[in-house]
Amino acid sequence: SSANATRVQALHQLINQLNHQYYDLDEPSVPDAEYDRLMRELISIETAEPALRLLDSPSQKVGGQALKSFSQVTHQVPMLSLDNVFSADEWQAFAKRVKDRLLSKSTIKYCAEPKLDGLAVSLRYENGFLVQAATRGDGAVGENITVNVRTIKSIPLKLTGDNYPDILEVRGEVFMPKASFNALNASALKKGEKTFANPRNAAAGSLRQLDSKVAAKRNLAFYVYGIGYVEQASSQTLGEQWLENSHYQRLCQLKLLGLPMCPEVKLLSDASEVASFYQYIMQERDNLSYEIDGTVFKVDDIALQKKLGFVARAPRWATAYKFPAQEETTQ
Ligand SMILES: NC(=O)n1nc(-c2ccco2)nc1N
Repeated sequence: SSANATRVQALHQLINQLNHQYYDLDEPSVPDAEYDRLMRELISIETAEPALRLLDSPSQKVGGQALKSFSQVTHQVPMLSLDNVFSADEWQAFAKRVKDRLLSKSTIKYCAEPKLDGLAVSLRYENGFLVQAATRGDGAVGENITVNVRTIKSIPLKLTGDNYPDILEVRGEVFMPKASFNALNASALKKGEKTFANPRNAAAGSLRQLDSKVAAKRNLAFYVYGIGYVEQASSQTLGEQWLENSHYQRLCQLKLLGLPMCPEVKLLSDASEVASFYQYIMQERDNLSYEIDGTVFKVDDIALQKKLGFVARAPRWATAYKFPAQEETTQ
């Protein structure tokens, strides 16, 4: 009924505002009982009239029916895993290979990011709505964990504004903040339930819950760190930021769409700043609200990434041994 449709809109606004007050400002403005009453009213209208249950309804954040198993998702753009370096020398060797491969004379800008110790996931937004979330899996095929990811408070069910492509896949890390991890283990101990060894296991265990109501209570968080598949109708015009040839600028664009971005991410003007960023993050590590296991440095220029990406995809086990270039025969 139109009365229900109007009421649903009012409840969306009210509950979203209360969520903002509670989760972002940490200053709840109504007692939990009042919040629960509003949520129950919204869920009952949506149950009575499923057409009124919108993809970005706040009711979707509290989880729904438990699943029996997760379906599989094939990543249109494979989810890469990262090679590691463990010393300044190994870093130098990496940076040298990059420079040599790019035959570049100019300095190469790097985007520096803390390496979050959680679970890599891919989020798929269609017309701005979160329609699918999947684990990395083996990089090509992952598990469909959409119902659990939708309960993560910092992940928008609907992107902000309209400056986004028809289809946008983003990659990022789902993690459990240290405080949530300590609280979860403390309460598990009290209830004689199993505790988790570390926040990474706790995040993985929470995302693998077949009952999304359990996942909804795990206070998981998310930071975006990359882009996967993008598709846009040629007619649609996107803001210039989407055409930016900079990984860092694209992350900032994703932040404008409502996707959380790690506040420590920094654009370095050249490789000489890498060591100081690495030292800075190492000394800050214990003060961060989330666990990390290092730092990540990415060539910021997208065009250069594509070039390097090509070489990286070449088999490491084979090489062509070519004859010297022949003089062009003049016909
Ligand atoms: N774990 C983490 O924080 N990651 N992981 C990547 C990544 C993985 C593949 C490409 O980029 N980037 C960041 N910040």
